[in-house]
Amino acid sequence: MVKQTIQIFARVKPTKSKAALYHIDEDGEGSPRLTFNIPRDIAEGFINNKKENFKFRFQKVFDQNAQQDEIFDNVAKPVIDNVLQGYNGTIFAYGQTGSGKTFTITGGAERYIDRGIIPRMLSYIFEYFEQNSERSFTAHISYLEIYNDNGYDLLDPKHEAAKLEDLPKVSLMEDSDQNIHLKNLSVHQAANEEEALNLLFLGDTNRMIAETPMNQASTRSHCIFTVHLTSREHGSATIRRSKLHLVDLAGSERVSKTGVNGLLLTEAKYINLSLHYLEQVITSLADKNRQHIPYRNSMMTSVLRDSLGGNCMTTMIATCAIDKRNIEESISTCRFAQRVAMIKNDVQLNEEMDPKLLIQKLKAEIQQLKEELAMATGEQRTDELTEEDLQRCEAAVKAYLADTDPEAIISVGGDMRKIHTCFSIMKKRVLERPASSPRKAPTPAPVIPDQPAPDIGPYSDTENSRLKQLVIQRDNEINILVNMLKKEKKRVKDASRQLEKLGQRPPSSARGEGYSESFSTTPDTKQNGHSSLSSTVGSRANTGNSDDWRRPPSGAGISQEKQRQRREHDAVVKKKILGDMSVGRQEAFELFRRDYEHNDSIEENKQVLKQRYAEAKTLGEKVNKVRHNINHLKSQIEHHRMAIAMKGLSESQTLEPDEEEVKLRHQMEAEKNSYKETFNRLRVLKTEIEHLQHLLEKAKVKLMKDFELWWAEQVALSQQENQVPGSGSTGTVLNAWQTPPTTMSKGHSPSPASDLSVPSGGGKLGRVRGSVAGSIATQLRASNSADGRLHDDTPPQRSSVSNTSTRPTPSPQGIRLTGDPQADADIMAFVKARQNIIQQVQKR
Ligand SMILES: Nc1ncnc2c1ncn2[C@@H]1O[C@H](COP(=O)(O)OP(=O)(O)OP(=O)(O)O)[C@@H](O)[C@H]1O
Repeated sequence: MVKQTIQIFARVKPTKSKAALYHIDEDGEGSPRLTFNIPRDIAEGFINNKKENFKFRFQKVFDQNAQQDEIFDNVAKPVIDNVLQGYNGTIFAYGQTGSGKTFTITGGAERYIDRGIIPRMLSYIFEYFEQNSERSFTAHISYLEIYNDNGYDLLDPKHEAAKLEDLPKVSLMEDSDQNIHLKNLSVHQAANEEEALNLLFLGDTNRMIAETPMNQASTRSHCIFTVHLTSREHGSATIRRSKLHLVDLAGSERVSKTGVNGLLLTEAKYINLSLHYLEQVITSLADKNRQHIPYRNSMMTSVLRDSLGGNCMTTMIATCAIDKRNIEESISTCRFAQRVAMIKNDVQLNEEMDPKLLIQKLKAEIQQLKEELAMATGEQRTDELTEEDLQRCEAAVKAYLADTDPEAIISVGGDMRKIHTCFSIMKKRVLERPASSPRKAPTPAPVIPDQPAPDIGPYSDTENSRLKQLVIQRDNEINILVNMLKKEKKRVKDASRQLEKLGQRPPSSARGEGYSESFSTTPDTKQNGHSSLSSTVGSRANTGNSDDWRRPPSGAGISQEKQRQRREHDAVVKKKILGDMSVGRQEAFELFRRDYEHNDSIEENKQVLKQRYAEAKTLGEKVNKVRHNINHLKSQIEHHRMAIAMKGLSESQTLEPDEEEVKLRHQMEAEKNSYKETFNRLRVLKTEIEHLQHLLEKAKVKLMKDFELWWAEQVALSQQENQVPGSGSTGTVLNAWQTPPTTMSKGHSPSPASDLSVPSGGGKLGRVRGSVAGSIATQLRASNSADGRLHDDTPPQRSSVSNTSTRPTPSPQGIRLTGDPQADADIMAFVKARQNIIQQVQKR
């Protein structure tokens, strides 16, 4: 058992703020240190008017420009390496909302390069499995979300979760040894990286779909992605089992600061409570005199029990946002990290015997002990041997007789029954042997002068006739071979003549050997898997369908069946989120989508995906070409060798490879290297394509969710308007969207309902809604006033407006959207233009 303290790292989230409120340096002992420099004004306002510098020591501090691969190499790899050896590991991210926990653990939602620890870890472990074939590995995956102290299974295969409560609920169970078990949490085997990534994507999608305005999952819940590994050396009965938890905790900000109320407050309390319990556990663990560690207070601490003070190598990443308003929370995060760093875990290798093999081994041991006991006490067993025992004796005798070693022994233990059985088997064999007939004197062989007479022993008649038969057989074989060679020689001659006619150089006469050896490692032994990859990539790229990002191409290496499943899944997700959209709502959706704040990154990803498809197509073609070249060279070498063999028959040449063959072999070696290299690049590209597709799918789900939230807000607003006596619908609309944005600046939160987001950093929901909503709302409301059809969820608006000064020109009643996108766009543009004129008039 090894004692190891929890490792702590800090990561500073990039900020646009120029104020240098922190710096990174080393303390007197050379340990990396993060220092917050608080100007007095903030210090007085928030923290402690006496102190201006807060210093925290970490294993390493990652500054704003740290890339995801750097985090992976420094933070995650050491833990994963240990997990692969059979130790448990946990990596958890702690920090306030928006400080980059999800970005670090799972990855950014926009770029492939931003993928986080989980997808990188999956690539890493499956590559490790491939490279360490002396052990066999299996990986199982589970993905748990804890929200309001309830657990939910994110890998629900039914894909039908519309809200968190639809997901299977996971509960805690404790066995008599006080081990925690998670009831109802599904665990899925992943045979390769692709399957594992699909599980991650499924969990992420479920996580996103299950978000509701009241539950922005990643902000208000804890997520634990776990890989369960088992490994065994081939032929060994010892199994190693280890677990790796990757934990994305809920935002750590304090309730008082979040300014939430109602249901949100309840949630915030739960979150704070569970983080508070986490803190309690950590404080208790750090206190040497504490007997009781309050793990059971919350589900999260119960699940992470081993990771905190137990049998686990644990690492924490403290994520810090360092702009002015977040500095206080970042200091609390670092304080928390310092306490965590005091915890010592007892780490041990999780090795055990395979239960089945263990039972077998114990049975054999019992048997042996019984026999030894019988020998020692002189009490011989008299019961019959079992069929299995008899077979074992039979096999032992057979092996003994077959062993040419004169020292060989037969070992059946001390059981006299078995010893007797072995003797009787041997006796039976001796008696069964045909009595050998007296050997006749051999016919003397003709003596060749100057040669010693061959030492021919006496042979029986039967043996003589057998040998004669053999000679005849061999004669026949030789004749056949000579005929074949003649035919081949003729073919080569014909071919040479033809080549000469065509002006090409006939294959030179030389010979070589060992080509079959060199082919044993040619890539086309793996041809099946490879060609399917390259050809699928090619065909996918040919379809070139990636323009329509709403139906992202399913891509390289993905079977049609999988594509179909994906489409079905998409349809279910869309239906769950948007239901059966009315025409008006669909139009609103289209508008919302057009001006969506994340459109740039979506477009960018579409472009990157397109490029990757093109690259994959080129690489796929190259792989096919190189494979073709290899096959061609292979047959060239074969023919060449055949020709040499023909010549060799008549001219008795040496077996050394000639210049021509050496040249061909070199060429083939180069092609094989090129094949391997191209194929590896294609494989990496395939992972990237899959990831990009997932990002696009995620963006799609997010767009739909954002639209749904925005739509709900619009409905709520309209209802409010209609409840205000004397308020004209259009007039109220204009009040609500007093300054309808003309440009779509990100981060503008147009509606009061967006206060649902946590102020510090905005939370997921805060980030979700941009001013796009405002802009579209304006357009839609304008068009609503023009066309009541858009109000499918909203109660009809009043036509009479009390405040005539704010009332626009009466809506052009009777204008209907046509269904023709161009005509509809014109109508909308007209309505919008009119709205603008009204606003200008109002301003004057
Ligand atoms: N190191 C970083 N580099 C670039 N972008 C980042 C980084 N860290 C965070 N972000 C971005 O900041 C935003 C918030 O990050 P993220 O969602 O990871 O925060 P979080 O701590 O998980 O918040 P929550 O508690 O709400 O889940 C995201 O848009 C993310 O892409």
